[in-house]
Amino acid sequence: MKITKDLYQSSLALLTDFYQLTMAYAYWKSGKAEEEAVFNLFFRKNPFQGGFTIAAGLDYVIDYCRNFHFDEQDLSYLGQMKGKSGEAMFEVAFIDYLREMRFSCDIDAVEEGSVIFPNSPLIRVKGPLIQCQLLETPLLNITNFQTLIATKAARITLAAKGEDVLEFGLRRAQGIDGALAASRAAYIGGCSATSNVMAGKLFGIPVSGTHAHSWIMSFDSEIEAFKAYAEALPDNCVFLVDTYDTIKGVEHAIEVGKALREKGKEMLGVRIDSGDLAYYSNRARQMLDEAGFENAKIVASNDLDEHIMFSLKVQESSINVWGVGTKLVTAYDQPALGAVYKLSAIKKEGKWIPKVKVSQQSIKINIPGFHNVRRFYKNGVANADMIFLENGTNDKKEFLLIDPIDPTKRKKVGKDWDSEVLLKNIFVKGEKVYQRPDIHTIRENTKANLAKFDKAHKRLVNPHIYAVGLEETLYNLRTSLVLEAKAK
Ligand SMILES: Nc1ncnc2c1ncn2[C@@H]1O[C@H](COP(=O)(O)OP(=O)(O)OP(=O)(O)O)[C@@H](O)[C@H]1O
Ligand SMILES: O=P(O)(O)OC[C@H]1O[C@H](OP(=O)(O)OP(=O)(O)O)[C@H](O)[C@@H]1O
Ligand SMILES: O=C(O)c1cccnc1
Repeated sequence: MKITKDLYQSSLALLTDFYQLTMAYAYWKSGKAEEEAVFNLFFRKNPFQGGFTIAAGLDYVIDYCRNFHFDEQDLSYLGQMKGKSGEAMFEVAFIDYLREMRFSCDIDAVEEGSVIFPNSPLIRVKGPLIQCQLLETPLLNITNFQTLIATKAARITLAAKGEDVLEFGLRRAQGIDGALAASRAAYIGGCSATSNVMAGKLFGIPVSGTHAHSWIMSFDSEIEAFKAYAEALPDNCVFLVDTYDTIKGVEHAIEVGKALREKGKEMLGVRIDSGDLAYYSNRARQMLDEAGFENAKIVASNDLDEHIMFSLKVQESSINVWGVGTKLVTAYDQPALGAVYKLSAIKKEGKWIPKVKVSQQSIKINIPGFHNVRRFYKNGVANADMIFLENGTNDKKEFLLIDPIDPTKRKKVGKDWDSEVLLKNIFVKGEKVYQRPDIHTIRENTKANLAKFDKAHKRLVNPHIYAVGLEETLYNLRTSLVLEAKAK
């Protein structure tokens, strides 16, 4: 997050919606600011019509929370805000209160690179109501985007079936923050490298790149351009072969590849950026093999996404490195994840009171109480996720899971099955207790976590829905709270 801080030259406390501050003020005025509350961040639908989602962004969330404070510039900006009548929007005593505010919440969250599903908490925040509220917007901003891009990258890397995917999105990304966060999330999701040099420097992601058509066009001929490039960068020769005629381009690459070899260097491959990528990659493969360049890679780019890649695999193309930009970093077919952040309990006179927001649409009724998720495995394969009350009866022999939207969908899981709890302690009373894995470990974890799921859930189109249910006690609590609220 260093970059964001450097860019805006201040704390990031004002990176929030104004209504969070109006509520914060009103909580403070009405003496509720320090009441303890629990909020959960979750989403309602897997993106891209897919069957899974990959969590990302926690590292930024941790930095945001650790740095959470209002600096003097923030406070003077808030202090000069005026209401309609011309009077100060916020009393001086409130500005002083914000000056002293320090992050003191408990945060539990699923780790980056975890496979997650709709309705389960991704982040749980417990602490003073005013702090929980102020965190809503930044937590959603960070998590929604990085989770979305990590998921898109995971789909794209699944379509590449183990071959390298290079993220080329910087030039088409949504601004500077969008590009940097996207490069980071794309790596978490499974990309092998980025073209974004600043992301490489900031996050330690491998950086890679070929060359553009402009390089070729700056010379009188393609062969001259390849030769000059080989002279300058003999260890980085991936020749872009489609500026004039792709077949001739491959012939020129082979010629320069042979000269390189005489100097003890090896051409890494060719890149094709237009035309029928199946046809040209197969022709290029045949020509490269016949010339003794069996190890030369064929990189393809040009508006690729997981569906085109899937099709190119079906067509038995010879592409073995995939350059993907626009459709990855802009999450082209679904530009937002839509995660939400809802109050699920509040403490009154020392007792936690679970809360639900009743809605006409049952999908919008949140899950009340202080809850967590347990993932059950059967023979090493993820079988179902159980959302349960942490303070409920959790010593049953077998648990009944009930679908939160359709209560006729039910499933039983045994207490003795292998299982793991997904929300991990990140902060306790504002102190970080979580050891962050490095970005390479997170990327490996994504791969290992996805491998624990049946391929039916990973299909790009019409995936089999993975079971996520409310433990019976929690289901009953939610139902009774909804009925109570409707009777009011
Ligand atoms: N064999 C193929 N099967 C499916 N999709 C393909 C195949 N070959 C290329 N594509 C995709 O089809 C689209 C082609 O778009 P477009 O017609 O703009 O490319 P082009 O003909 O190479 O022109 P340009 O030079 O403007 O990029 C790209 O998204 C590309 O990835
Ligand atoms: O297609 P994407 O997935 O976004 O991948 C990145 C694209 O960016 C470059 O093209 P450039 O900016 O020169 O434009 P072009 O697509 O017209 O070649 C590159 O040659 C790829 O085509
Ligand atoms: O290195 C490349 O080939 C590259 C980088 C950015 C965008 N398109 C291609």
